[in-house]
Amino acid sequence: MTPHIHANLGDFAKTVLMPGDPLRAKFIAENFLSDVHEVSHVRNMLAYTGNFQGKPVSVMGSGMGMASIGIYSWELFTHFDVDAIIRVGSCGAYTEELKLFDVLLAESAWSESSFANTQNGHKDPITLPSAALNQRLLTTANEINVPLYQGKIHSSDVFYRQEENAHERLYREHQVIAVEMESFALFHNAQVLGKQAACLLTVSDHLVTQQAASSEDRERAFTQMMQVALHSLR
Ligand SMILES: O=P(O)(O)O[C@H]1O[C@H](CO)[C@@H](O)[C@H]1O
Ligand SMILES: O=c1cc[nH]c(=O)[nH]1
Repeated sequence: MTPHIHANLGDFAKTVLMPGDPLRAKFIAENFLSDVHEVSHVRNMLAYTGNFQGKPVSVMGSGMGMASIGIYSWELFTHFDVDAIIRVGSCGAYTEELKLFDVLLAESAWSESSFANTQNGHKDPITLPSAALNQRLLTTANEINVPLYQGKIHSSDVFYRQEENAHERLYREHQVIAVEMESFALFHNAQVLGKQAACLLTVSDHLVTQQAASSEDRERAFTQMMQVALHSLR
């Protein structure tokens, strides 16, 4: 048991899927897993463990932002014997190369965040996912015919910026193709603890075209991303 997760050792599977939204965690548990049960609900950050095609897997919300996923991923890795966390999130596209509902796999996460520097003095503004886990996700996506876009993503501490069209500058200066708010910290924690992390994202907003997914579309489109994460367990 930790301050933020009330569960016992053994309650979590070795791999945890982590959407930001705890209700998306509930949706995944109810729609994709069998023999599923809730393992923690502290602060309503719902967590479940079940099976996907006979393979044990857990799913838990991370909350929004690096401070939040920093806490949950650290506790899962250090107290619950979790080996791998696959973030399954939404993102905003910075380039017209990406279309609404495209699924992408983060090759790296660039950030202005002080998270890694504060955590252990890591000064590089880029953190990396596990190469082996990324390869497994790519192979799986290929097997189940889900096109995966790959690139460097922007992990931002700020959703509402004062600067107008900041995405144009960020894309030009840092070659970041989409924005989300957690992966930089997740990758950092995994690296520090010798664990595995990866991030799959679905484009829910387009900062260039101003398109945004409806709630029904989000549910349908997110299914592809979940299938890649879940089938990669095999
Ligand atoms: O859909 P999730 O996984 O929450 O991810 C994205 O959505 C939230 C912002 O709306 C941030 O958490 C961002 O990273
Ligand atoms: O962080 C995020 C996530 C989705 N859409 C955005 O515009 N930003």
